Amino acid sequence: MIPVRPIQARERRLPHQSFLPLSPHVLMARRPIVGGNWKCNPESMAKLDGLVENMNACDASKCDIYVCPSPLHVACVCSKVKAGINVCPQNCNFKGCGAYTGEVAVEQMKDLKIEWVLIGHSERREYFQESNDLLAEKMKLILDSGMKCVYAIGEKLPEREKGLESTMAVCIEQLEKVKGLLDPAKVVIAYEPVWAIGTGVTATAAQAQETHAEIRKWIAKNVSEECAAGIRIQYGGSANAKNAPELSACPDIDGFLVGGASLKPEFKDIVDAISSAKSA
Ligand SMILES: O=C(CO)COP(=O)(O)O
Repeated sequence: MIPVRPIQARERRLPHQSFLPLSPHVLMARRPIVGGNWKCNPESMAKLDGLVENMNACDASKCDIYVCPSPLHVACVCSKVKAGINVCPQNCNFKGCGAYTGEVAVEQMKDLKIEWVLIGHSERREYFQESNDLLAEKMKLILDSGMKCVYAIGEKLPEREKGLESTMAVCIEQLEKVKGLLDPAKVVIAYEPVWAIGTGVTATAAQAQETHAEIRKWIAKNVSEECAAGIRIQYGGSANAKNAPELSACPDIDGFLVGGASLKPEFKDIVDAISSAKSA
């Protein structure tokens, strides 16, 4: 089912900056979604409990929340998170179980009642040479197995410096091969400009909003208006408790994929920021 929240009559009259008309057909509010990507952290089991505590402190009543632990910690975190916090591995094998040394298969995730998988993170693309073809294969496998997928995209600094057109050229290239798989009920896009990841340099709210709106526009044209209106797009890249309120106020930002700040208690404040912005 597409995650929707009821539309208040008042919302229909708000000046909406999104390019899409608020026709009854697309009048579907997107439930906020925030993920915490712990990457290859923490270094010890002893520190895991503190991070799980940060997650369990979050209010999941108005927001979907997921956490991406490192593969070794996934099963343990599954047993420790409260109801409403989803565990979302950071990657999956491109095939099922079998002779794939070092990999984790979607069947093994499903066996742990895991529903979400993150793929396409820029660190996977950069350090592990994951191509758009491979990622399309992974997404198909995830969706075919009945699971849901967070798909990360984003440009590097030289492309951003050249402007929106070259930024979008990268995003489009990363979306092209999966466009036939995009489904608001099953896929979330995480727009993470690489230059903003782990740098402390966040995209401005205007930059993030403009890019999210362009991504939605491209989906409207190349998939469908319904898909564009319903699909959730998270922002990632030095998101924190301080910048989350302003970013949350942007109409096309539906949540965050958080790295560094997901290792801190402030993760909860990011969840609160988007939850209150979208239910205001
Ligand atoms: O890569 C990210 C989340 O996947 C973002 O990382 P930071 O929040 O540390 O910039």
